Amino acid sequence: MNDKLALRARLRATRDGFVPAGAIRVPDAFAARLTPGLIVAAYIPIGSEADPAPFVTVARAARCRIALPHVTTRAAPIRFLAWDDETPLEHGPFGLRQPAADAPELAPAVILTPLLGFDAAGNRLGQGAGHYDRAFAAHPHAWRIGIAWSVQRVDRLIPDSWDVPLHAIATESDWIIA
Ligand SMILES: Nc1nc2c(c(=O)[nH]1)N(C=O)[C@@H](CNc1ccc(C(=O)N[C@@H](CCC(=O)O)C(=O)O)cc1)CN2
Ligand SMILES: Nc1ncnc2c1ncn2[C@@H]1O[C@H](COP(=O)(O)OP(=O)(O)OP(=O)(O)O)[C@@H](O)[C@H]1O
Repeated sequence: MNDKLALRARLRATRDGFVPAGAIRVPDAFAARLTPGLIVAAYIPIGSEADPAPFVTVARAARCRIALPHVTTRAAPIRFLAWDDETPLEHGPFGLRQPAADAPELAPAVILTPLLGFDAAGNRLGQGAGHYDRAFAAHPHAWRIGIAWSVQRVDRLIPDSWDVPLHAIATESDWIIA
């Protein structure tokens, strides 16, 4: 546990200090999967997180529906709520911007996932609240894509029993299939 805390601190510092050469690249493999009405969960970045906005642009152009995570507390599971791009977002905990609590709840087919660290096998280190671990368990058939800067890659993360690996990770330089 202490190891995870130290690794989170180190990866946050690395991410804060990174000056990306460009935005996260959207691979052809992503666009190829999109169909009208498909539900794609994105997120609004906080701090130095990589921004999935290029994926959202491609998904909206393919007439997908976009959802965003809605958080109430650290302990409560997140829900994915519709984001139509016209209704203003509200301020939530942890400096997050999110849809109003009464926006329609959607079951995502694709989950664009924020993270602190990842490895080539798709293991992921998150904020430590288990929000995405629980979301992956609740939506086991979703396509789990990590969105990250290349410097967030580590050699190997030791997964916990509840960890569900990512299928792929997109960075500013690579598309890594786990
Ligand atoms: N942009 C974004 N949205 C997200 C997440 C995320 O990691 N990033 N989440 C992922 O689960 C969920 C929110 N859960 C969170 C749980 C804990 C903390 C947290 O402890 N934040 C630190 C500071 C983080 C930073 O600066 O990078 C803090 O408040 O001290 C943040 C979000 C859903 N939405
Ligand atoms: N499917 C689940 N159901 C209930 N609790 C879970 C589940 N998955 C993980 N948790 C709990 O979430 C907590 C945090 O897990 P962990 O440290 O792996 O978070 P993380 O993967 O780094 O962060 P996150 O998923 O929030 O981005 C753990 O205490 C774990 O017991």
